[in-house]
Amino acid sequence: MDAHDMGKDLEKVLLTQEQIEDRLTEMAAQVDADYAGKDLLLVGVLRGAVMVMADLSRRLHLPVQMDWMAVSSYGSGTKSSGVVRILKDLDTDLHGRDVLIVEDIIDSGLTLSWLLSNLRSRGPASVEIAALLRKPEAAKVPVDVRYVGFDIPTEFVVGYGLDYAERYRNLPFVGTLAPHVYGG
Ligand SMILES: O=P(O)(O)OC[C@H]1O[C@H](OP(=O)(O)OP(=O)(O)O)[C@H](O)[C@@H]1O
Ligand code: HPA
Ligand SMILES: [Mg+2]
Repeated sequence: MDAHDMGKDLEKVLLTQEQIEDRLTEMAAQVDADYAGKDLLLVGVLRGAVMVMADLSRRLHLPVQMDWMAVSSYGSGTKSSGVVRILKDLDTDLHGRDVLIVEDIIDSGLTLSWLLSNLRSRGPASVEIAALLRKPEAAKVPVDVRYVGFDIPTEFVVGYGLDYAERYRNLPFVGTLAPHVYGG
């Protein structure tokens, strides 16, 4: 693969940069309203949520704190293994805190359902989820999400933080890959 020309690897653009940014502005306004007067902690899930965290948090007017967790359930492939591992834990004590988990995508739901119960066991005042993307038809477990950017079809997507084998995270939009990239 020519790492300098990601365009050749794409099949189609699902969400443009402008669509994503407009939706994040709406989501940020909701978060601002819902957490007014509260001391909100944003928890970003590395590595996929980096772009969403950066662009959502910059649209908030609330003075939030940010912390990061690294979990992995996908490895380098396109299917969830279902086994969630903590690669890096939070540095923040969640006791009594209002926590908003920031994620790029809810696919099978396995990562977030596991993370929700993990964080809820740490004594927070509240834990909610903001996810840019959700694949409703791919859900293996139900996940109660407070803020969703877009519901998308059950297709593997890349860009805006989402990777295939650690590539394409830096695309400024969300798209699908051409079959030749998967070896098709
Ligand atoms: O709903 P699920 O089926 O569990 O899938 C969603 C999770 O999978 C991806 O992360 P991944 O484990 O690939 O790590 P990454 O964020 O570093 O890419 C994505 O960023 C979500 O965290
Ligand atoms: O569609 C996806 N793309 C990239 N990473 C993912 N992790 C879960 N689903 C996806
Ligand atoms: Mg991934």
